[in-house]
Amino acid sequence: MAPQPLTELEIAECLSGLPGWTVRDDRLERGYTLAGHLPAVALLTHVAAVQEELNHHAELTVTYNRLHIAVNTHSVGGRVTELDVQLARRIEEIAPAHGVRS
Ligand SMILES: C[C@H](O)[C@H](O)[C@H]1CNC2=NC(N)=NC(=O)C2=N1
Repeated sequence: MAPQPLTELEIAECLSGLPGWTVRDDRLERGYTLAGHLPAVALLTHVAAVQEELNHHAELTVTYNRLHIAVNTHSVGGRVTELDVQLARRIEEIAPAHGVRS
């Protein structure tokens, strides 16, 4: 079944379990600071692998030691859905092993 856009209330509930993540302009977002550029790229590569597994893809931007992630669901016209939340939760699981600083 096609994912449905989450309501404001559903988004607020999801965000309460995802510290550091926000929703801005219909995008679920978070930035991570790492120990340097290569650790930031390593986290990006790990996120990319998770995205392939889930078949759901965020915009990933590396700026020196920062990785910024922004995601929504293209197939529903760029709204936040459960698929975005699922991806964010998976990223939260893998990020600590990369030594994220914030
Ligand atoms: C054909 C393929 O399944 C789709 O294009 C997938 C790929 N990754 C995706 N990623 C995101 N963020 N939204 C989508 O709707 C989406 N759709």
